[in-house]
Amino acid sequence: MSALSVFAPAKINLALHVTGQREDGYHLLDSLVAFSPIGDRLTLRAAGDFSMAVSGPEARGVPADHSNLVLKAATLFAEHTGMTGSVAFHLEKNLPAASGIGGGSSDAAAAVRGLLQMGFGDAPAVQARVLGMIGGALTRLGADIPMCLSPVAQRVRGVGEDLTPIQLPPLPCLLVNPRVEVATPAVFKALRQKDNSPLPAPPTFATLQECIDWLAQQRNDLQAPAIATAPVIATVLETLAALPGCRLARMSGSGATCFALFATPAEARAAETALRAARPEWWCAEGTLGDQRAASAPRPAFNVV
Ligand SMILES: C[C@](O)(CO)[C@H](O)COP(=O)(O)OP(=O)(O)OC[C@H]1O[C@@H](n2ccc(N)nc2=O)[C@H](O)[C@@H]1O
Ligand SMILES: Nc1ncnc2c1ncn2[C@@H]1O[C@H](COP(=O)(O)OP(=O)(O)OP(=O)(O)O)[C@@H](O)[C@H]1O
Repeated sequence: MSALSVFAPAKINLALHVTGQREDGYHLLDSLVAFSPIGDRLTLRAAGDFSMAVSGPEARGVPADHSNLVLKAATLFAEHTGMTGSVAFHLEKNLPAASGIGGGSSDAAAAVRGLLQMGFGDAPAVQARVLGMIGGALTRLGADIPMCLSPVAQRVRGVGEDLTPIQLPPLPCLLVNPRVEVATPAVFKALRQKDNSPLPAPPTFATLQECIDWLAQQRNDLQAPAIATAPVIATVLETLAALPGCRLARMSGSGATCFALFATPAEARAAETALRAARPEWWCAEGTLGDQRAASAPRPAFNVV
Protein backbone atom coordinates (compact mmCIF):
# COMPACT_ATOMS: atom_id res chain seq x y z
CA MET A 1 0.00 0.00 0.00
CA SER A 2 1.58 3.34 -1.03
CA ALA A 3 -0.93 5.81 0.54
CA LEU A 4 -3.49 5.69 3.29
CA SER A 5 -5.84 8.10 5.07
CA VAL A 6 -6.48 7.59 8.78
CA PHE A 7 -9.06 9.33 10.98
CA ALA A 8 -7.89 10.69 14.35
CA PRO A 9 -11.06 11.21 16.43
CA ALA A 10 -11.46 13.56 19.38
CA LYS A 11 -11.20 11.79 22.74
CA ILE A 12 -13.70 12.83 25.40
CA ASN A 13 -13.14 12.16 29.11
CA LEU A 14 -16.76 11.55 30.17
CA ALA A 15 -15.48 11.24 33.75
CA LEU A 16 -11.95 11.83 35.06
CA HIS A 17 -11.05 10.95 38.64
CA VAL A 18 -7.50 11.66 39.84
CA THR A 19 -6.71 9.00 42.42
CA GLY A 20 -3.05 9.56 43.32
CA GLN A 21 0.36 10.72 42.23
CA ARG A 22 3.43 8.66 41.37
CA GLU A 23 6.90 9.48 42.62
CA ASP A 24 7.85 10.78 39.15
CA GLY A 25 5.04 13.38 39.44
CA TYR A 26 2.60 11.71 37.02
CA HIS A 27 -0.95 11.39 38.32
CA LEU A 28 -2.94 8.17 38.60
CA LEU A 29 -6.27 8.38 36.82
CA ASP A 30 -9.54 6.52 36.65
CA SER A 31 -11.36 7.81 33.58
CA LEU A 32 -14.13 6.83 31.21
CA VAL A 33 -13.37 7.91 27.64
CA ALA A 34 -15.37 7.83 24.42
CA PHE A 35 -14.61 8.97 20.88
CA SER A 36 -16.30 11.49 18.60
CA PRO A 37 -16.91 11.40 14.83
CA ILE A 38 -15.22 14.84 14.81
CA GLY A 39 -11.46 14.67 14.36
CA ASP A 40 -8.27 15.22 12.41
CA ARG A 41 -7.30 13.29 9.28
CA LEU A 42 -3.79 11.95 8.73
CA THR A 43 -2.61 10.88 5.28
CA LEU A 44 0.46 8.67 4.94
CA ARG A 45 2.36 8.28 1.67
CA ALA A 46 5.44 6.10 1.13
CA ALA A 47 8.42 8.47 0.64
CA GLY A 48 12.21 8.67 0.74
CA ASP A 49 12.31 10.44 4.13
CA PHE A 50 9.97 11.08 7.06
CA SER A 51 8.30 14.49 6.55
CA MET A 52 5.31 16.41 7.86
CA ALA A 53 2.87 18.98 6.49
CA VAL A 54 -0.09 20.48 8.38
CA SER A 55 -3.18 22.19 6.93
CA GLY A 56 -6.84 22.66 7.84
CA PRO A 57 -8.96 25.08 9.90
CA GLU A 58 -7.06 24.45 13.17
CA ALA A 59 -3.51 24.24 11.74
CA ARG A 60 -2.37 27.58 13.17
CA GLY A 61 0.33 27.06 15.81
CA VAL A 62 0.59 23.30 15.26
CA PRO A 63 4.23 22.42 14.56
CA ALA A 64 5.04 20.89 11.16
CA ASP A 65 8.51 19.75 12.22
CA HIS A 66 9.95 16.97 14.38
CA SER A 67 8.20 18.35 17.47
CA ASN A 68 4.85 17.21 16.03
CA LEU A 69 3.62 14.18 17.94
CA VAL A 70 2.97 12.41 14.62
CA LEU A 71 6.66 12.44 13.68
CA LYS A 72 7.70 11.67 17.27
CA ALA A 73 5.43 8.60 17.30
CA ALA A 74 6.67 7.51 13.85
CA THR A 75 10.29 7.83 15.03
CA LEU A 76 9.53 5.69 18.11
CA PHE A 77 7.72 3.16 15.90
CA ALA A 78 10.75 2.91 13.60
CA GLU A 79 13.15 2.56 16.55
CA HIS A 80 11.11 -0.19 18.16
CA THR A 81 10.18 -2.16 15.03
CA GLY A 82 13.30 -1.70 12.89
CA MET A 83 10.99 -0.65 10.05
CA THR A 84 12.68 0.05 6.74
CA GLY A 85 11.23 2.81 4.57
CA SER A 86 9.78 6.23 5.35
CA VAL A 87 6.50 8.06 5.13
CA ALA A 88 5.40 11.59 4.24
CA PHE A 89 2.60 12.62 6.63
CA HIS A 90 -0.07 15.18 5.86
CA LEU A 91 -2.20 16.24 8.82
CA GLU A 92 -5.55 17.95 8.30
CA LYS A 93 -6.10 19.67 11.63
CA ASN A 94 -9.76 20.09 12.58
CA LEU A 95 -9.48 19.87 16.38
CA PRO A 96 -8.26 22.87 18.39
CA ALA A 97 -4.79 22.24 19.90
CA ALA A 98 -4.13 22.10 23.63
CA SER A 99 -7.82 21.67 24.31
CA GLY A 100 -8.29 18.49 26.37
CA ILE A 101 -9.67 16.32 23.57
CA GLY A 102 -6.42 14.56 22.80
CA GLY A 103 -5.72 16.13 19.42
CA GLY A 104 -1.97 15.54 19.34
CA SER A 105 -2.28 12.15 21.04
CA SER A 106 -4.98 11.03 18.64
CA ASP A 107 -2.81 12.14 15.69
CA ALA A 108 0.15 10.19 17.13
CA ALA A 109 -2.02 7.09 17.59
CA ALA A 110 -3.29 7.50 14.01
CA ALA A 111 0.32 7.53 12.81
CA VAL A 112 0.99 4.21 14.59
CA ARG A 113 -2.24 2.70 13.23
CA GLY A 114 -1.43 3.96 9.74
CA LEU A 115 2.11 2.57 9.76
CA LEU A 116 0.77 -0.82 10.81
CA GLN A 117 -1.94 -0.62 8.18
CA MET A 118 0.53 0.23 5.43
CA GLY A 119 2.22 -3.07 6.07
CA PHE A 120 5.14 -1.88 8.17
CA GLY A 121 3.82 -4.05 10.97
CA ASP A 122 2.40 -7.09 9.25
CA ALA A 123 4.49 -9.53 11.24
CA PRO A 124 2.86 -10.56 14.56
CA ALA A 125 6.25 -9.95 16.21
CA VAL A 126 6.09 -6.27 15.20
CA GLN A 127 2.59 -5.89 16.61
CA ALA A 128 3.82 -7.46 19.84
CA ARG A 129 6.65 -4.91 20.02
CA VAL A 130 4.18 -2.07 19.40
CA LEU A 131 1.95 -3.39 22.17
CA GLY A 132 5.08 -3.41 24.36
CA MET A 133 5.55 0.31 23.63
CA ILE A 134 2.17 1.11 25.18
CA GLY A 135 3.26 0.75 28.77
CA GLY A 136 6.50 2.60 28.07
CA ALA A 137 7.62 4.87 25.26
CA LEU A 138 4.19 5.77 23.84
CA THR A 139 2.73 6.65 27.25
CA ARG A 140 5.80 8.80 28.01
CA LEU A 141 5.34 10.55 24.66
CA GLY A 142 1.70 11.31 25.50
CA ALA A 143 -0.38 9.74 28.27
CA ASP A 144 -3.45 9.88 25.99
CA ILE A 145 -1.82 7.98 23.10
CA PRO A 146 -2.54 4.38 24.25
CA MET A 147 -6.28 5.04 24.68
CA CYS A 148 -6.40 6.56 21.17
CA LEU A 149 -4.86 3.48 19.49
CA SER A 150 -8.22 1.75 19.43
CA PRO A 151 -10.89 4.48 19.45
CA VAL A 152 -13.66 2.75 21.40
CA ALA A 153 -15.18 3.54 24.81
CA GLN A 154 -12.77 2.52 27.56
CA ARG A 155 -12.09 2.78 31.24
CA VAL A 156 -8.55 4.12 31.56
CA ARG A 157 -6.39 3.68 34.65
CA GLY A 158 -2.74 4.01 35.64
CA VAL A 159 -1.34 7.16 34.07
CA GLY A 160 -3.16 6.26 30.84
CA GLU A 161 -1.78 2.84 29.89
CA ASP A 162 -4.22 0.49 31.68
CA LEU A 163 -7.17 0.09 29.27
CA THR A 164 -10.44 -1.82 29.67
CA PRO A 165 -13.10 -1.62 26.92
CA ILE A 166 -16.62 -0.82 28.04
CA GLN A 167 -20.02 -0.88 26.34
CA LEU A 168 -21.72 2.53 26.22
CA PRO A 169 -24.85 3.54 24.33
CA PRO A 170 -24.29 6.03 21.47
CA LEU A 171 -24.11 9.46 23.16
CA PRO A 172 -25.40 12.51 21.23
CA CYS A 173 -22.85 15.19 22.10
CA LEU A 174 -21.91 18.80 21.52
CA LEU A 175 -18.24 19.81 21.99
CA VAL A 176 -17.43 23.44 22.78
CA ASN A 177 -14.09 25.20 23.14
CA PRO A 178 -13.96 28.87 24.13
CA ARG A 179 -10.72 29.34 22.18
CA VAL A 180 -8.49 29.40 25.24
CA GLU A 181 -5.48 27.06 25.21
CA VAL A 182 -4.93 25.29 28.53
CA ALA A 183 -1.56 23.71 29.41
CA THR A 184 -2.09 20.23 30.93
CA PRO A 185 0.88 20.41 33.39
CA ALA A 186 -0.41 23.72 34.82
CA VAL A 187 -3.83 22.20 35.54
CA PHE A 188 -2.40 19.08 37.23
CA LYS A 189 -0.16 21.41 39.28
CA ALA A 190 -3.14 23.47 40.42
CA LEU A 191 -5.00 20.35 41.63
CA ARG A 192 -5.02 20.44 45.45
CA GLN A 193 -6.28 16.98 46.42
CA LYS A 194 -4.56 14.14 44.58
CA ASP A 195 -6.08 11.09 46.33
CA ASN A 196 -9.68 11.28 45.21
CA SER A 197 -12.05 8.31 45.03
CA PRO A 198 -11.89 6.04 41.95
CA LEU A 199 -14.83 5.43 39.62
CA PRO A 200 -17.34 2.87 40.86
CA ALA A 201 -17.45 -0.17 38.54
CA PRO A 202 -19.48 0.98 35.51
CA PRO A 203 -22.68 -1.11 35.23
CA THR A 204 -24.22 -2.32 31.98
CA PHE A 205 -26.42 0.54 30.88
CA ALA A 206 -29.89 -0.46 29.63
CA THR A 207 -30.70 3.02 28.33
CA LEU A 208 -28.99 6.26 27.37
CA GLN A 209 -30.62 8.02 30.31
CA GLU A 210 -29.27 5.40 32.75
CA CYS A 211 -25.79 6.05 31.38
CA ILE A 212 -26.16 9.84 31.67
CA ASP A 213 -27.56 9.53 35.22
CA TRP A 214 -24.54 7.41 36.20
CA LEU A 215 -22.08 9.84 34.56
CA ALA A 216 -23.77 12.74 36.38
CA GLN A 217 -22.71 11.15 39.68
CA GLN A 218 -19.06 11.07 38.59
CA ARG A 219 -16.61 13.97 38.28
CA ASN A 220 -13.79 15.57 36.37
CA ASP A 221 -11.34 16.35 39.18
CA LEU A 222 -9.41 18.67 36.84
CA GLN A 223 -12.45 20.88 36.22
CA ALA A 224 -12.00 23.15 39.28
CA PRO A 225 -8.22 23.68 38.79
CA ALA A 226 -8.81 24.29 35.06
CA ILE A 227 -11.46 26.92 35.87
CA ALA A 228 -8.97 28.57 38.24
CA THR A 229 -6.54 28.74 35.30
CA ALA A 230 -9.14 29.74 32.67
CA PRO A 231 -12.36 31.13 34.28
CA VAL A 232 -14.19 31.18 30.92
CA ILE A 233 -14.61 27.39 31.31
CA ALA A 234 -17.23 28.09 34.00
CA THR A 235 -19.11 30.28 31.51
CA VAL A 236 -18.99 27.50 28.91
CA LEU A 237 -20.40 24.98 31.40
CA GLU A 238 -23.22 27.34 32.45
CA THR A 239 -24.04 28.08 28.81
CA LEU A 240 -24.15 24.39 27.89
CA ALA A 241 -26.29 23.48 30.90
CA ALA A 242 -28.85 26.12 29.84
CA LEU A 243 -29.21 24.78 26.28
CA PRO A 244 -32.61 23.11 25.62
CA GLY A 245 -32.31 19.33 26.03
CA CYS A 246 -28.88 19.33 27.72
CA ARG A 247 -28.74 16.33 30.10
CA LEU A 248 -25.16 16.75 31.33
CA ALA A 249 -22.43 19.38 30.85
CA ARG A 250 -18.82 18.71 31.87
CA MET A 251 -15.21 19.49 30.92
CA SER A 252 -13.03 16.95 29.04
CA GLY A 253 -9.41 16.19 30.05
CA SER A 254 -7.55 19.22 31.37
CA GLY A 255 -9.81 21.57 29.39
CA ALA A 256 -10.79 23.91 28.07
CA THR A 257 -13.13 21.89 25.80
CA CYS A 258 -16.43 20.99 27.46
CA PHE A 259 -19.14 18.63 26.27
CA ALA A 260 -22.91 18.46 26.59
CA LEU A 261 -24.91 15.23 26.24
CA PHE A 262 -28.42 15.07 24.77
CA ALA A 263 -31.16 12.45 24.37
CA THR A 264 -31.15 12.63 20.56
CA PRO A 265 -28.81 13.75 17.74
CA ALA A 266 -31.52 16.21 16.61
CA GLU A 267 -31.41 17.96 20.02
CA ALA A 268 -27.60 18.11 19.88
CA ARG A 269 -27.75 19.61 16.36
CA ALA A 270 -30.33 22.20 17.44
CA ALA A 271 -28.11 23.10 20.41
CA GLU A 272 -25.13 23.55 18.08
CA THR A 273 -27.15 25.91 15.84
CA ALA A 274 -28.29 27.95 18.86
CA LEU A 275 -24.79 28.13 20.32
CA ARG A 276 -23.16 29.15 17.03
CA ALA A 277 -25.60 32.07 16.85
CA ALA A 278 -25.08 33.08 20.49
CA ARG A 279 -21.29 32.54 20.64
CA PRO A 280 -19.83 32.78 17.13
CA GLU A 281 -16.33 33.17 18.62
CA TRP A 282 -16.39 29.69 20.25
CA TRP A 283 -15.45 26.44 18.43
CA CYS A 284 -18.27 23.93 18.52
CA ALA A 285 -18.96 20.58 16.90
CA GLU A 286 -21.87 18.17 17.26
CA GLY A 287 -21.52 14.40 16.80
CA THR A 288 -22.65 11.17 18.47
CA LEU A 289 -19.91 9.50 20.56
CA GLY A 290 -19.40 5.85 19.68
CA ASP A 291 -17.09 3.23 18.15
CA GLN A 292 -14.79 5.11 15.73
CA ARG A 293 -12.69 2.13 14.63
CA ALA A 294 -14.35 1.71 11.24
CA ALA A 295 -13.89 5.42 10.48
CA SER A 296 -10.30 5.39 11.71
CA ALA A 297 -8.73 3.11 9.09
CA PRO A 298 -10.04 0.99 6.21
CA ARG A 299 -9.76 -2.22 8.18
CA PRO A 300 -9.36 -2.73 11.94
CA ALA A 301 -5.83 -4.13 11.72
CA PHE A 302 -4.83 -3.44 15.28
CA ASN A 303 -7.18 -3.69 18.20
CA VAL A 304 -5.51 -2.87 21.46
CA VAL A 305 -8.66 -3.33 23.49
C1 LIG B 1 -5.71 14.92 31.25
C2 LIG B 1 -5.66 13.81 30.23
O1 LIG B 1 -5.95 14.32 28.94
C3 LIG B 1 -6.72 12.76 30.59
O2 LIG B 1 -6.97 11.85 29.55
C4 LIG B 1 -4.29 13.17 30.18
O3 LIG B 1 -3.96 12.66 31.45
C5 LIG B 1 -3.20 14.10 29.67
O4 LIG B 1 -2.66 13.49 28.57
P1 LIG B 1 -1.62 14.24 27.61
O5 LIG B 1 -2.16 15.56 27.20
O6 LIG B 1 -1.28 13.23 26.54
O7 LIG B 1 -0.47 14.51 28.59
P2 LIG B 1 1.10 14.38 28.41
O8 LIG B 1 1.51 15.22 27.25
O9 LIG B 1 1.53 12.96 28.47
O10 LIG B 1 1.56 15.05 29.77
C6 LIG B 1 1.62 16.44 29.98
C7 LIG B 1 1.92 16.66 31.44
O11 LIG B 1 0.73 16.41 32.20
C8 LIG B 1 1.04 15.81 33.43
N1 LIG B 1 0.39 14.50 33.54
C9 LIG B 1 -0.08 13.86 32.44
C10 LIG B 1 -0.73 12.63 32.56
C11 LIG B 1 -0.86 12.08 33.85
N2 LIG B 1 -1.46 10.89 34.02
N3 LIG B 1 -0.38 12.72 34.93
C12 LIG B 1 0.23 13.93 34.79
O12 LIG B 1 0.66 14.51 35.78
C13 LIG B 1 2.54 15.73 33.51
O13 LIG B 1 2.99 16.90 34.13
C14 LIG B 1 2.96 15.75 32.04
O14 LIG B 1 4.25 16.26 31.86
N1 LIG C 1 -0.30 16.80 16.04
C1 LIG C 1 -0.42 17.79 16.94
N2 LIG C 1 -1.61 18.41 17.13
C2 LIG C 1 -1.76 19.38 18.05
N3 LIG C 1 -0.75 19.82 18.82
C3 LIG C 1 0.45 19.24 18.69
C4 LIG C 1 0.66 18.20 17.75
N4 LIG C 1 1.94 17.80 17.87
C5 LIG C 1 2.49 18.55 18.83
N5 LIG C 1 1.62 19.45 19.32
C6 LIG C 1 1.87 20.39 20.44
O1 LIG C 1 1.27 19.80 21.60
C7 LIG C 1 0.58 20.77 22.40
C8 LIG C 1 -0.64 20.08 23.07
O2 LIG C 1 -1.61 19.82 22.09
P1 LIG C 1 -2.74 18.68 22.17
O3 LIG C 1 -3.71 19.03 21.10
O4 LIG C 1 -2.15 17.34 22.17
O5 LIG C 1 -3.45 19.05 23.51
P2 LIG C 1 -3.83 18.45 24.91
O6 LIG C 1 -4.81 19.38 25.51
O7 LIG C 1 -2.57 18.18 25.67
O8 LIG C 1 -4.58 17.15 24.66
P3 LIG C 1 -5.06 16.17 25.82
O9 LIG C 1 -4.73 16.75 27.13
O10 LIG C 1 -6.50 15.96 25.64
O11 LIG C 1 -4.29 14.93 25.44
C9 LIG C 1 0.22 21.89 21.42
O12 LIG C 1 0.32 23.13 22.07
C10 LIG C 1 1.23 21.76 20.27
O13 LIG C 1 2.26 22.72 20.34
